[in-house]
Amino acid sequence: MPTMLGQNQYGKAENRVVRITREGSTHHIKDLNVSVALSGDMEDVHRSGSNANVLPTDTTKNTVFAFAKKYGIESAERFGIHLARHFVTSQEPVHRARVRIEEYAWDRIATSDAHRRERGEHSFVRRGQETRLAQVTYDGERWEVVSGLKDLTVLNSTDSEFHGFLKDGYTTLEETRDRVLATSVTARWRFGWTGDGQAMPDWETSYGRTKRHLLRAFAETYSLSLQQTMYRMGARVIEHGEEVDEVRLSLPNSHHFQVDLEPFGLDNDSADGAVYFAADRPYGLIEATILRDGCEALIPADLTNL
Ligand SMILES: O=c1[nH]c(=O)c2[nH]c(=O)[nH]c2[nH]1
Repeated sequence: MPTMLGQNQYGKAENRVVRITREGSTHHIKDLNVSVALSGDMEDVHRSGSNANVLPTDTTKNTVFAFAKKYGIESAERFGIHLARHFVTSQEPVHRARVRIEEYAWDRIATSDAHRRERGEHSFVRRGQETRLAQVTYDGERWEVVSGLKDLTVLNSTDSEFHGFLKDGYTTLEETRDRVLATSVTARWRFGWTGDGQAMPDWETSYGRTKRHLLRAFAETYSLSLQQTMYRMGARVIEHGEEVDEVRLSLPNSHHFQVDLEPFGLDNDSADGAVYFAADRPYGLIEATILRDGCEALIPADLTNL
């Protein structure tokens, strides 16, 4: 049966590119998800398998990261224009390039004046609301209230190290004195209030305060591991909220890999901003319960069961 090739396109989809620029100790972040689709003289690769007209999707990925370094990301549109023009004008068989971009906005986490003065501004929370959670249980005598949140995405562009860890024959991770630390906070906290004539907490005030302390502890802890940062987050909630007895935290370590752009003659360590590949999986998953002294752990370890 005679057949015809209809519309076709190809390229690397969902390149998660993060560019961090540094003005002294004030950092700025651009966070994009870039998908490239090329089309043109592609009869042969579909019909005979000849790749003579095929610029590899891997190359389109490298180009996205290299251009982020080379031209910066002033706006998603301008970045897309640079890329699309490059593919169409540099490769004769490529006649059309479509570049789709999602941009994620980040706001600064408010830190103390002293922290800002001494450490600068390098902590961000992704724009868009987290989801607030509440679970209330009553058995006719006692109340148990557990509040929480999920999808609170945060990032520190410096003041994070990871070294001195165990090494065995399978360890390849390099020690680092300066890395990006990013996570999406899932948290539950249990109130000491059980009824019994105790004054009921002001749930609204408590939620706002707890979220603020989670953010502040993330931003203001000079981190030697995500475990240490996590413990400070839980401890700070308990220290500043007398109504909370227990905090359970589940924190994915959202790895940001600094891209090696040496093969393209670009120094990705230079002062004018570094480009990272934000991997979505696999991720480290760091979890713990932090308790007020003498209190019992009642929040289940597996938060999917809550
Ligand atoms: O903060 C971290 N904690 C770890 O346990 C760990 N493991 C790893 O590979 N990277 C990191 N980072």
